Amino acid sequence: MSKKLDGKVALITGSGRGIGRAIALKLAADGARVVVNDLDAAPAEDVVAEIRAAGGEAVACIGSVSAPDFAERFVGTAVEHYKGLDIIVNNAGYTWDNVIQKMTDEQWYAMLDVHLTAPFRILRAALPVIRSLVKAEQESGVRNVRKVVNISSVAGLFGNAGQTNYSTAKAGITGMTMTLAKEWGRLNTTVNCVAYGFIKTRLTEVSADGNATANIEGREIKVGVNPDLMTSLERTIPLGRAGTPEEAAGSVYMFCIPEADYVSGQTLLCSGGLTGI
Ligand SMILES: NC(=O)c1ccc[n+]([C@@H]2O[C@H](COP(=O)([O-])OP(=O)(O)OC[C@H]3O[C@@H](n4cnc5c(N)ncnc54)[C@H](O)[C@@H]3O)[C@@H](O)[C@H]2O)c1
Ligand SMILES: CC(C)C1=CC=C(C(=O)O)[C@@H](O)[C@H]1O
Repeated sequence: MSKKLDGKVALITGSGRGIGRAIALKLAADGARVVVNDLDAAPAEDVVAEIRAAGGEAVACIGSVSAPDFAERFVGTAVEHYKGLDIIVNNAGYTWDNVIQKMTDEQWYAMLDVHLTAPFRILRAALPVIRSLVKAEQESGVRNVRKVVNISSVAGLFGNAGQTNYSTAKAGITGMTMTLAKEWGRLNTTVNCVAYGFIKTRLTEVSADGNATANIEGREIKVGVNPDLMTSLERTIPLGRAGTPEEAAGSVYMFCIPEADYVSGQTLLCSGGLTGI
């Protein structure tokens, strides 16, 4: 039986864990060939192995999306391995919080780099490839709608105390989404965004004392939310709980399937009904 994403080539940043991993598995299960990226090699290779074990196709492209040469390498991996590029999901990211008076320039730029500059560079690097693929498709009468899905947050839509850097970057990606939807319509490419509320991943998972850290790009960054805060946050969500990575992946999938071919420039809130924080 044919699948909705059969043969599509999907590039997903930060897909070694959490939401990105769930997106990679979901798109691959529906026939997409996936370029799995992560900073950390081991989880990325595990996702590739999981996709292959299920009969799908995937290849890893390890490294930080913030590295200046990353975008060309990422797009090049798709072209080299699969000779195509149909879906790009700009998902990689993390939070590095502080109130503005304590926030360093390093913290500020780290968030802009990973959530805003990296998607910009990836999409800029993808453009010539997409243009030549579209030209060939038009010449042979093939209709193909490409998809870009960027990832934002309730923090980008409504603000969140302690996240000036992150919320600014996540608000910025919604602007990039609307502008590229206008620039890339002529390339038969839709550009949309999913803004998440609270999804249970390493970023938000309950940490017993609220002091868990992860090594991200060589820095020990605080991750997780303390249990009391998580309980009170969950009470504010109309559905009464945080979402799962699989539920989060569903919203990205919705933009990728043919039923959404005429939807572009939109930001979809995937938050269990939460409409502010
Ligand atoms: N979890 C939530 O509640 C939530 C809410 C709103 C938005 N988001 C966004 O969703 C996206 C995914 O987050 P998650 O919750 O799955 O987090 P996660 O920590 O579980 O997974 C993120 C993955 O991205 C990778 N990554 C981080 N920086 C990277 C870099 N510079 N280059 C390549 N890979 C990098 C990490 O190694 C990790 O594997 C992020 O953009 C995040 O801001 C998450
Ligand atoms: C409020 C806190 C738990 C929070 C808000 C927004 C997030 C996001 O990723 O968009 C979370 O990581 C978290 O910091």
